[in-house]
Amino acid sequence: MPTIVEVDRLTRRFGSRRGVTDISFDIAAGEVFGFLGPNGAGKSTTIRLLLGLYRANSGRTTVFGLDPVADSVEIHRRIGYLPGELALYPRLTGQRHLDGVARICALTDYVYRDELVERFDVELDTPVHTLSKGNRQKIGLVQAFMHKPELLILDEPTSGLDPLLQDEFVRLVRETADDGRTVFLSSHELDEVQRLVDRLAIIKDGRIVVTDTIEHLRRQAPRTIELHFDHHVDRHRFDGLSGVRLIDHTRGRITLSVTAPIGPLLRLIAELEPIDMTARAADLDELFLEYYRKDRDPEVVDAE
Ligand SMILES: Nc1ncnc2c1ncn2[C@@H]1O[C@H](COP(=O)(O)OP(=O)(O)OP(=O)(O)O)[C@@H](O)[C@H]1O
Repeated sequence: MPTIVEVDRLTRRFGSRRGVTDISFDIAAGEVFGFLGPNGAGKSTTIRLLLGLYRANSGRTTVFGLDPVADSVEIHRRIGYLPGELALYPRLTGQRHLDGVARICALTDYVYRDELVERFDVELDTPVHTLSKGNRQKIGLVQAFMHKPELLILDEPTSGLDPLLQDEFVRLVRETADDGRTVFLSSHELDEVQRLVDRLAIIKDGRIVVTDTIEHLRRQAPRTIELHFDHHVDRHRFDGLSGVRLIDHTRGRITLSVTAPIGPLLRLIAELEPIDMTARAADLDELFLEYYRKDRDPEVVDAE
C-alpha cells in the first residue's frame, strides 16, 4: 500500500512552549488511523503541520509525497478537513456553505453530497447561527466528505453528534476506507477510536508514546479475573506469577488483572479450587488510561 502521510521526527515549538516533539508515524492508503491524546497533547498542532498551516522547527512530513507548505494548494484539493473548531459564517445557511465548498472543489456530481445531507439529516435552510452545535457539526462533516477526497483529516469529528448519528458516522468512515481512501482521525474519545480505527498513535505531552494496531493493543490489554472461594486463600499465592497483578482482595473474593498468557494462572486457580470464576474481556480503556497517566511533562520547556 502506498504511504499517504509520512511524519518523520517532526518538532514544532511555540517559543518556550512545547507543541510537538520528535513525532514520527506513517499512514498507508486505505487505513483508518487514530490519533489519540488528552487535551493539549499536540493533536491539533500535528494536523496544522500536515495542512501546511505551521512550519516545523525540524523533521520532515509529506502528504501524498508532497510538501505541506510548498504544495499546499495541490494537497488541499485532495483532502477533506473537518477542524476541531468549525468556523462557519453565522448568517449564511448550510446550503450556502455547501455550495461554496462545492465551487472550491469544482464539484460536478452532487449525488453523493445529497445522499450525505439526507443520511445526516442536515438542516440546510436556516442561518447556521441558529443551529445547535451538533447540527453545525453535520454541515462540517458533509463539507469534508462530499467530494470523496483521497484523505480525510478529521479533528474530533463526532463532537456534538447524538448516538444514532455517531453510528452513521462510523458507517461513513468504514465505507470511505472500503473505497480505498484514507482517514486520519484525531480524538480524545477512547470509545470512538476503538470502534473506528485500524491503527493508532497515542500522543501525550507533545510526544508519541505508542503506535500500534488496535488488535495488538487489545491482546496486550489487561483482562480482569474474579475468583470466589468458600475457604481462605492466601492472596500471596499469586505473587511471582508474571503478568498477574492482585487488584482487590476481600473475604472470599480475589480480583486479578492479567496481561500475560493465561496458562500458568489457570493451573494455579485449579489448585486453589474456587467455587466460581468470572473473566472480563480485555479492557482497552484501562490500557489507554495507563498511557495517559504516565507522568506528565511540564507545559513549558527550555527553548533551545
Ligand atoms: N499557537 C500556539 N501558541 C502557543 N502555544 C501553542 C499554540 N498552539 C499549540 N500550542 C501549544 O502546544 C500544545 C499542544 O496543543 P494542541 O492544540 O496541539 O493540543 P490538542 O491535543 O489538539 O488539544 P485539545 O484536545 O485540547 O484540542 C498546547 O498545550 C500549547 O502549549
